[in-house]
Amino acid sequence: MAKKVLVADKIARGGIEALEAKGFEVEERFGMTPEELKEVIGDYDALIVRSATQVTSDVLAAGGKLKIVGRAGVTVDNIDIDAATEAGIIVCNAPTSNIVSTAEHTIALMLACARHIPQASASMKAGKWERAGFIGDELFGATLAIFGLGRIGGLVAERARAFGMRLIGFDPYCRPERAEALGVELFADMEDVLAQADFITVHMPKTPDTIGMFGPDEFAAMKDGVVLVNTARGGIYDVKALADFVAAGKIGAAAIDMFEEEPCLDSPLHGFDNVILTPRLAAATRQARERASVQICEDVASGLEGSLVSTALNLRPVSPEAESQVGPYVPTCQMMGRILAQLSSGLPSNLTVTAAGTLMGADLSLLLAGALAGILSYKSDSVVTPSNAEAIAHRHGVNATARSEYDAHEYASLVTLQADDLEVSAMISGPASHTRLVSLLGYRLDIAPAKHSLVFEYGDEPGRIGIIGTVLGEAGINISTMQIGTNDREECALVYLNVDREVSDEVVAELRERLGDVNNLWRLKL
Ligand SMILES: NC(=O)c1ccc[n+]([C@@H]2O[C@H](COP(=O)([O-])OP(=O)(O)OC[C@H]3O[C@@H](n4cnc5c(N)ncnc54)[C@H](O)[C@@H]3O)[C@@H](O)[C@H]2O)c1
Ligand SMILES: O=C(O)[C@H](O)COP(=O)(O)O
Repeated sequence: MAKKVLVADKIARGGIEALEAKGFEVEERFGMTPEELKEVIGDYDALIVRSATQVTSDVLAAGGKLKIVGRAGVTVDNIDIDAATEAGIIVCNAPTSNIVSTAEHTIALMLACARHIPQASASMKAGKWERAGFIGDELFGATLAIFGLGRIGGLVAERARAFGMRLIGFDPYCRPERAEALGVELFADMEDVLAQADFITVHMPKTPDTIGMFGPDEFAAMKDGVVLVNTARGGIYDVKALADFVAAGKIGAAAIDMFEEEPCLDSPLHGFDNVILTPRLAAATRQARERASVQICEDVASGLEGSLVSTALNLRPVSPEAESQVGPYVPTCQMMGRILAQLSSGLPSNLTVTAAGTLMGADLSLLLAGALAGILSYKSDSVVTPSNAEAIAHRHGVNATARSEYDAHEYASLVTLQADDLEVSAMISGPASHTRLVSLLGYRLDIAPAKHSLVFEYGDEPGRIGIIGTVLGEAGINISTMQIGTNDREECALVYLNVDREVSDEVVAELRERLGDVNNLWRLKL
């Protein structure tokens, strides 16, 4: 059955079409309250939201098969990330989707403030022709202070430099080399920055340090007539104090795009002509919406397919190098984990992941998490994903380790999972990164596992394959691929059969009876 994705806030079509092309069933239902969402979320494998839908702990607890929540944008205040982590649900966002739009909106607000554009437009529309009252200031030569020199702060710096502004900045976590490359003179003391700036813009996250970071003392320390812009988060400027300093004429103009409570229909700033308010529009461009939709839908698809989610917020961060080196093997490890789980009766006491060849020296923690997620998804009643697999394994007393070695035999790279005395190895081949099992329980193989398989281990005698073919044929089951595994002992054989559908208990019983002394017969579902 196709996996189901619920889109609870409107996103651009691009991502939705990509999800549908991959075979996911996408439903769009907007404007739900947390109670309404709680009622329906149990039907879905993934949820995509923007900032309007509240993804509360209750909603997450009701998401019985929910694997991933995607935020088609940057801020995730509306998602209870701790509750998601506890429930093994991945939360991801699209952190770069709207940074250019936000930087451009910041510059637009600075220019609108400096040249009184909204006020002049309103005056003309009121039937007036006033020019003297709207004399503005150039950005050229003015000093811009940027608080927060991350992604958006950096883009604002690049754009402001093109206007010929002098750039100063405050960001305790910014490396001096980055500030230098951006052409920003970095100061360690906020006071020094406040005293010099003609324009101030903030691009910081909302943290205990940044909430209320600009209050009466900071406004008093600024130059007379300063222009303030906030496209970052509500609450960084103390709005009440800001209104007082605007009223007193100390602050020349302000432009605010994000508010502590949204929608913001009234505030102490609403009455001022020289304050521009935009209703969270910094990211609202067609390009950013399209990017956010495509990026988040790609990540949601990866999460549902068991691959790495590079923008996951509740997984440990993965470097691009680690992602490109081991990323393709994460679903492989999950799949091998699922195979071992179905070959054994209980949870292993020890699990070792060994990565060889080109994987030598790589960060293997992702492979370990993938392998554990595969095993535990069959053996634990918790929802298991690579994000919570290690914690759940620890709780179940599984001792899991990963190691790498040079020798990958005849392969470029190879991963082996050993769960107590059961072992499986796989490699990845071809541009589509197909997994091929190359050994199972000590038998050499070369087969791409399918969704449904049967694995037999029996004394190697002629005629047995014929019996299997006959029984399956009589049951109307098609064999799509078959491999006979060999080992050096020769007295036993392992047969791995991919079949086109689930094999019933009756057919398995019939196979056992007709084959006689079968050592093992496993039915696998991947
Ligand atoms: N208006 C919108 O629609 C919109 C859209 C996207 C992002 N945003 C917001 O913009 C802000 C910046 O986003 P980003 O992608 O550039 O984030 P980022 O993480 O790339 O950069 C944030 C920067 O702030 C710095 N910082 C952290 N604490 C600080 C402090 N106390 N003082 C000074 N600097 C501090 C960090 O070192 C970092 O360099 C975020 O708050 C984000 O939520 C708003
Ligand atoms: O946080 C963001 O990404 C922007 O503010 C956009 O929010 P929105 O998706 O609710 O418009």
